This record gives sequence, structure tokens and C-alpha cells, in this order.
Amino acid sequence: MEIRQHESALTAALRAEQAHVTRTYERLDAVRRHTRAALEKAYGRETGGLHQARYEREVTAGEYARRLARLEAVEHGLCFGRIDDADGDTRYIGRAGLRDADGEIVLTDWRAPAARPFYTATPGDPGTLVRRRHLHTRDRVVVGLDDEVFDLERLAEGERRALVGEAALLAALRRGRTGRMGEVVATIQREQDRVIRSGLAGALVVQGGPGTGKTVAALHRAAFLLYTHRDVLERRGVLIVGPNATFSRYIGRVLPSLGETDVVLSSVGQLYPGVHAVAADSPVAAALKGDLDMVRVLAAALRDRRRVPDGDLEVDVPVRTSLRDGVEVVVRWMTLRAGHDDCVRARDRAAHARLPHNAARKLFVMDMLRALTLDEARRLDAPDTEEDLRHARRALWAHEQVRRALDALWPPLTPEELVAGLLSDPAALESAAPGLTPAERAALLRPYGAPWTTGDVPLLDEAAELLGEDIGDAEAAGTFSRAERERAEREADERYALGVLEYTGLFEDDMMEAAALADRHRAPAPETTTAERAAADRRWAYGHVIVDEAQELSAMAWRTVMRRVPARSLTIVGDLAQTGSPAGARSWGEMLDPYLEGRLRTEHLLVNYRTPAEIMEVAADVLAAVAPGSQPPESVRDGGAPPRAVRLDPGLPGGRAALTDLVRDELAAIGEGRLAVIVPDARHEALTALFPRDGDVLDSPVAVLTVTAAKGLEFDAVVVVEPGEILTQSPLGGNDLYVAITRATRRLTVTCRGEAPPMLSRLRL
Ligand SMILES: Nc1ncnc2c1ncn2[C@@H]1O[C@H](COP(=O)(O)OP(=O)(O)OP(=O)(O)O)[C@@H](O)[C@H]1O
Repeated sequence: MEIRQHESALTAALRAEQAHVTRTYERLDAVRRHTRAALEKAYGRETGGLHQARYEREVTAGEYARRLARLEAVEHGLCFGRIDDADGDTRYIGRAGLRDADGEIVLTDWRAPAARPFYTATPGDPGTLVRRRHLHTRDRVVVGLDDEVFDLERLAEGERRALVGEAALLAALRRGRTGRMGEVVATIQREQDRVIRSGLAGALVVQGGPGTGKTVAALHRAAFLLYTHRDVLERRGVLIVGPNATFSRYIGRVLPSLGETDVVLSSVGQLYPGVHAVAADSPVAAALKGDLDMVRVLAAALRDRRRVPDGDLEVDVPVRTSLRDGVEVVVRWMTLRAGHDDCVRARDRAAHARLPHNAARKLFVMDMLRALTLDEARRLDAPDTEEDLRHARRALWAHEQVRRALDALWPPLTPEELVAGLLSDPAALESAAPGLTPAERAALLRPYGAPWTTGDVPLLDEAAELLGEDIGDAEAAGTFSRAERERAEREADERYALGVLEYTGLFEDDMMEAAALADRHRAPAPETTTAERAAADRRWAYGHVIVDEAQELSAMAWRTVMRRVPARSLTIVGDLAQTGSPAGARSWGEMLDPYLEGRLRTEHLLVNYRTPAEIMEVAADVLAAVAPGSQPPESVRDGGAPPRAVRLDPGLPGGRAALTDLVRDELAAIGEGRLAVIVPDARHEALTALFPRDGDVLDSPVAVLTVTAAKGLEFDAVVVVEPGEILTQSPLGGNDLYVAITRATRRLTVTCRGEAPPMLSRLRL
């Protein structure tokens, strides 16, 4: 009887919520129609061909198109929550804010301050709430409700009878993994909410163990910041830096599903436009390339590329040509000379001009051409007025011999040439990095044209700063008229940039000169999105940068990241106990102080939403062995299958068969879920061949991954192969093992050839 009464109350509650959800979708459809019409109207507007009018039309249409994209993206799970307060007021929470035709609020955006109690109320501290309700929908239909009641007494009588559901968080965690990160907008926890809504200014470090929701908090923070500071961030964009491209794909759907598009997802290997670095460095090379000493090494390498001749510079130039059989041939040559002292003076003046190499080359070429034209005028007894000399300079620069001679002294360089040249030339490396041992230099050397590694990217970026933009040859030799025209604009930009630097306290920062900053604030073209423009521009200044798995970034990588955010508005999420890169962070302060001078806020996340308690006990033993004193996070889930160890040797045919059988059984145990085989680096190739897949690693039921590639990801079942080899494969092998073991949401199996390492003694073979 009681059950039937409860059922009918539930049915009535579902019906009532369905009515509200239907109304919400009707409003969404209406706003979409309205926006679409406005977009069509904007495109249809006559501009009369005027550039300014066309520009304005593009901007307006772009704004409507973005708004429409946001409205399209919030379809799934539009309304997911409801809060009731002690005064009897009710508020619905969802992915967008909507009002009805009379201006009444139908749905409150989850990021709005009014939605905050939905995330912060706890039984101990409910604020004014008496109940929080989660609404589960499929398409546009309400299929379930979960209630948390904070004050039963003050809940209306009818509502009291219709209380339903289990804790929404646990229900969410029980759902199978899809291979892509899900959004958790409906079940964000209080401590995560604090991270998400922390202010835009300054740097926030979020330290938390595996599975504590650092990544989801970071992604929702991006959406929150874009909502709250749309004016700044839509123009400047938000950059999210992850550990690798797979990770970017793993998290890639969360933000669009929250309706955000102005976010650039990148790995460190992709931060330098035009290069997609995926190759790995040896641990020694990674540590060396990640060290800030490379700043000095690159500067020295560049200095070494500039030369002056031992004596005077002599260049043979043609003075008379004649046509023979229709072909122009030189019949008289003349040797022009620039004195050694002139060459030294030209080099020093250019070197001390505080200009990047390629821009300073302009000065050098001008001075050298001046010396050569004076010599020419003397030899030919020609007039040497300024006007004559300017003509003569242009004529001289037209000779290939002159260009070649000057290029040999001060070559125009690309970052790629400088870095690849240095790393492939033992003599250049020895000269630029005399402090390195021969073995260290040998670890850095590789053939010219070898694939770029992740560690090369910060070097390329540093080189690009040293070199600056290339300049057209014609300008170098001509009257600089185009340069002069641009100078006025630049100076205005620089004055503005200087203001920004002073305002942000970065004036003293030698990483960012006003000139460089000025370039970053040039007005954008309207026809592309902010994210597209930003991703293609190495010198783009983002409004906010989020770094995930931030413990992996080297000091040089931080330099690259900081250049992209001169205002130093950052969210840095990571776990020092998971650092795997030999160039990565051992302390946040040590890594970040050079840029933030201690001005960082820290939040800690302490609850693990991924790994069941049974698996976490094993992980805790590993953590205790590799980082004594560190506390593992506490798991909210338990009751998973007990983790186990299995003896097999994947190096033997019998062992390989046993491994494939084991993987098959694990797949059967998890049903629809996904499985990862996490392997030592040296076994990756062989074991990948054992589990062939087509398509993306994230979409296949079985993914064979190194620990580096598994970073940040999660799977229903994980099989860790040869933990002993993972432990010894790098100086931070213990951290790697901790990462491997904490990737599972349900099942963990470890395979060993012989005895398992003592820190895994909890697993009986
Ligand atoms: N509030 C929440 N509601 C529902 N699920 C959550 C919540 N917080 C975290 N999770 C889930 O817990 C899992 C771990 O989250 P996430 O990957 O963000 O952790 P992490 O701290 O980045 O982990 P790691 O350091 O291991 O990479 C994810 O499946 C995420 O969806």
C-alpha cells in the first residue's frame, strides 16, 4: 500500500517536472528561432560594399552565429537540477539561462551566482536550501529524479511524500565509461565548485591525487570563466594545455557540450604553430632540454651564427655585363671592400640594438651596404650624396654575391634552422654548451631533419623569440619606406603594451618586451573564431591559460606557456606524486616562482571519484614507497572486484596467449566498458601488435598504452604488465606505477613474470 502511494507520488512528481522541462525546451526552441532569424537578417543586410560596414556586419553575424552554436550545444540534459529554499522558492538549474516571454526566469545557468547553492549545500551546511533535486532526462523526457533533503520539516507536505532516488553522485559514477571524458555539471562537488568559481585574476594551483576531478574541475572552470568574463575571454580566448594529443581528444567534447567554443586545446608538443611534436626524448635529453640553462645555450648558439671576417670583407661584384648570344655575361668585376673595423662596428651595433636577430640583421645589412657603397663610390670616383648612396645600396643588394657574403656573416634564420642546426652539429653544440659533459651532448645530438620531440617545442619557441619575424630582403636594402610606415603604428601599439606591462607588474620581466606584447594586441580579423586565430598565432596573448597534468611541464615548457599569458591569469592543475618526466615539477613553488613570485593561490582536492577503495589501497602502498609522507586521496566508491596479480610472461608465446585470454575475460567482466593494457615503454610495440585495433585508441575496447600516454585517462578495467619494469624504466618509475594503477574505475589486474615488486605485496600471485 505504502509502495503504491509512493509510486503515485513519484509519478506525479515526474509529471510535474516533465511539464517544467517541456516548457524549458519550448523556450530554448524559441530563442534559437529568434537568434537564427537575427543571423539571417545580419547576413542579408546591404553594406553597399563599404569595408567598415562589411566588417561590422561580419562581427554582428559572428556574434549571432556563436550564440546559436551555444544554444545548439545545450540540447542534451538542458535542465538537470532544482533547488527549493525555506521560503518556498524554487529554482531550476541548467546549461543555459532562459526566461519566458514575460521575462520570468525559467532556467538558471549553472554558472550564475544564483545557481551556486545547488553545488555548495551539504547536509551539514545547507544554507537556505531545504532540498536539492537532480533531474535525469533522456532526449527531452524526464526519466528519473534524485533528491537530497536538508530539512524535511520545512519541505511542503506534498513534496515530502514524493522524495525519490539515491545520491546522484554515486549514480553518475556507476555509469560505464565512454572513452571520452563526461561532463559532471550536474554533480559538481562543493570543493570542486570552489575551484571552478575562483576568480579570474592571478594563478590558481589545484593539487590533488588521482581521480579527484582536477580535469573536470579545470574544464568546468574554463566554461565558468568564459561565462563570467565573456567580454575579455571571448576576445582573447582560453588555452588548455594537456599532456598529449590523445588527452586533448579525451577531454575534447566536454566544453562544446557545455556550449563553449572559444577554447584552444593543445599539448606542449603543439604549442608552436606548424609543428606537431610527438617523438619522445631519452630521459637524459628530456631533462637537459627542459632546463632553463637552454635559454643561455640558444642565445650562445645564435651568437655563434654571427661572424665577422678575420680581415676585411671583400666582395666581387659585376660592373659591366654584355649580351652574348642573348645571354648576359659579366665582362668586368670589381672587388669591393669593407674594413674589418667597419664589420665589427656593424655587428656590435646590431647585436646591442635589443632587437631580435632577424630585425637586427636589417641594421647590420644597412651598415655593411653603407661601407661597401662608400668603397664603390671611392673606386669609381662617383658622387656620394645620400640620394646617390641610397640608389647604390639598392643596386648592390641586387647582386647575389653581396647577399651571399652578408648572409654568411649574419644569416636570416628560422627557429627550426637554429634549433635543428644546433642539435645536429657537435661543434656548434660544444661551443654553445661548454658546460655539458660529452655524454650529455651526445644525448642531445641527432640528425638534421629528425622528427621534433615535445622537448624541442619550448626550444623552438625560445628561438622564435630570439629571432623575431623575418623581414623581406627588399626592405633590408631599400629605403625602409614600408618599415617606416609601419613604425608609427607599432609605436602606438607599444605605448599601449607598455601600459599593460606596467599595470600587470610585468614591466621588469625580461621575457616580454613591450614590442612583443604590442604585436599580440593587434586587432583581429572578424571572419575566423578567436580559437582559430589564437591557435595559429605563436604570439597570441590568451586571456586565461589552464594547464592540466601540469606536473609534467619542464621549466622551459613553463617559459613557453607563460609567454602566452602575459597577464598571468592561470589555472594549474596537477599532482606532484604523478610526475613522470625527469624535467617535470617536484615542487610547484620552485617551478612557478620565477614567473609568479609566490603570488599563487592553492586549492587541494582530496576525494577520489574514480578509483574504488580496494584498488586505492594498493595504490596507497605504492605511494607510501615512492613518496613517503604523501596522503592518497580517499575513494568514494567501494565494492569493486578485488585487484589481483597473475603470473605470466608476455615475452613467451604461452605468456602472450595467457595475456590475450586474460584481456578477453576482463572485457567480458566489464560488459560495454573499455580496457587499457598499460605496459613498460620497451614492450609497447610488441604488445600493441598483440591487440590490433582500427581507429582511435579512445574508441577501441582495448588500448595498449605506455604510462605517459595513459596519463589523465581512465578505463573500466586496467591490466598493468610487468610493474617491475615500469618501476625501473625511469628515475621516476615509482610515480609511473602509481599513475598506472590509478587509471581503473572498476577492475585492476597486474601481470608479472616472476615475483611482484614488494610494494605490490597486497596483491597475492
Ligand atoms: N563531481 C563529480 N561528479 C561525477 N563524476 C566526477 C566528479 N568529479 C570527478 N568525477 C569523475 O571522476 C573521474 C576522475 O576525474 P578526473 O579525470 O577529472 O580526475 P583527475 O584528478 O584529473 O585525475 P588524474 O590526476 O588521475 O588525471 C572522472 O570520471 C570524472 O568524471
